Amino acid sequence: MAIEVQNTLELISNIKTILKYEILPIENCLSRICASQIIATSFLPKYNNSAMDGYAIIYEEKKEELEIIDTIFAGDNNNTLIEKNTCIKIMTGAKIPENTTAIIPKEDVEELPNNKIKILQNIKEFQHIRYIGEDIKKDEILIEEGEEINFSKITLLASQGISHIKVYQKPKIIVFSSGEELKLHYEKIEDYQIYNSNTPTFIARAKELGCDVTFIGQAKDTIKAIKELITNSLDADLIITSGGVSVGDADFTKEAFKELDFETIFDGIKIKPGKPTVFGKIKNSYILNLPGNPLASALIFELFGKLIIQKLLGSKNIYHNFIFAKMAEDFKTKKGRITVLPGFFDGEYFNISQKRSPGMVSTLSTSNSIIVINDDVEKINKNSIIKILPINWKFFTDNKKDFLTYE
Ligand SMILES: Nc1nc2c(c(=O)[nH]1)N[C@H]1C(S)=C(S)[C@@H](COP(=O)(O)OP(=O)(O)OC[C@H]3O[C@@H](n4cnc5c(N)ncnc54)[C@H](O)[C@@H]3O)O[C@H]1N2
Ligand code: MOO
Repeated sequence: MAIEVQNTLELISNIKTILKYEILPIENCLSRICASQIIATSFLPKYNNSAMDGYAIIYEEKKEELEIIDTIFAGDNNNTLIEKNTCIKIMTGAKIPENTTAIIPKEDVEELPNNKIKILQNIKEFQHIRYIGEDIKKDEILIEEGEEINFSKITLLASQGISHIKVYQKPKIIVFSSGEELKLHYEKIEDYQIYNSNTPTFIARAKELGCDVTFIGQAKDTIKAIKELITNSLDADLIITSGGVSVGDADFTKEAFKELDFETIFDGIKIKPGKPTVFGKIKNSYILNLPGNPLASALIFELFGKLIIQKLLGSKNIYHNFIFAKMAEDFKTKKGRITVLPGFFDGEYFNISQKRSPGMVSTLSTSNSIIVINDDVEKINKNSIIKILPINWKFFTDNKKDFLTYE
């Protein structure tokens, strides 16, 4: 029996996962999930240093002519102190003398012929000093367990001299398809046959989402053939298949599951499209059987499959986030079932795709987000505020926009 969308989300957020970890050099950790909390081992900056090329002075002496008594470069271990009516020439990033109370940029002083300087500008006490720990404090949490490693986490790790970290292993995903009418894109087809577009879609999408993906072929429409592919996949964390679950005479996937002691987590979701979605488990492998209809299966994957993958990756972010947008046009629908609608968000307005019949394949290539409308909605007015769920975002556009923020 089909279950409510909220229950589906709840069941997915509660699935038990056996997460395995490995130690990797940080350069190889992009898109991986951190498997332990990372604590800062040192202060950043490690010592008080200069933010400018210039002169370290004692603030009270700003009006005096100051003799240059030393020069400190970044990386020098120089412990000279500033003496009365003197200054020390200093480079950006260099450790400042302990008694420095201001740094004067080079361009704000007049260099006098007698190895002295005169300050030309009004200055503030403590200006241009970068203090120890103002960026990162020793022992502060840098990365939480379950956070994704991206370029900015690599910045943190490298700045601390952390070369290797513990990350979760990529979940192993196995994809296969059933449906004898389907042929792979590199096969020759007859006019009455169909290319299998779902399988390459899931392979690509699971890879994009950070999984280790294996394709093991296409089952013939017999229980035996489907069982063989499933048995061959039981080392996977997740098996993704599509098709063969509705009520047609050639829909054998469910029968095959039954014979392999499939534990059902849910069988059917009260959603449009994609109702005949099945999720369950055989031994330690989860199985997501998506509807055969290409758009239905891709949308269900975005809404639910992606969250299953977030769990299997070890991510702590296992819920959808959304962005408020405005509806581009009036929209009317039949109430009764929660509905997923693909479309395009241009930065302000969301345009529902005109092509959205569940069997279509072209829709998502021109969509960048989805909206999920409640079962009691009959109309959404133009300009009303809606919640969009991004699909796969690199947010650029082919039309030049003024992206500056004004008052
Ligand atoms: N009498 C009923 N018929 C159908 C019902 C129903 O409730 N009663 N539900 C419809 C809905 S909704 C869906 S969705 C489909 C689900 O069917 P299956 O998941 O069993 O999938 P198939 O029957 O194998 O195929 C459906 C459709 O999708 C195409 N397909 C399948 N696999 C792929 C693939 N890998 N790549 C591209 N296209 C694929 C297939 O050719 C069919 O056109 O059932 C409805 N029928
Ligand atoms: O609900 Mo089916 O999954 O429309 O395409």
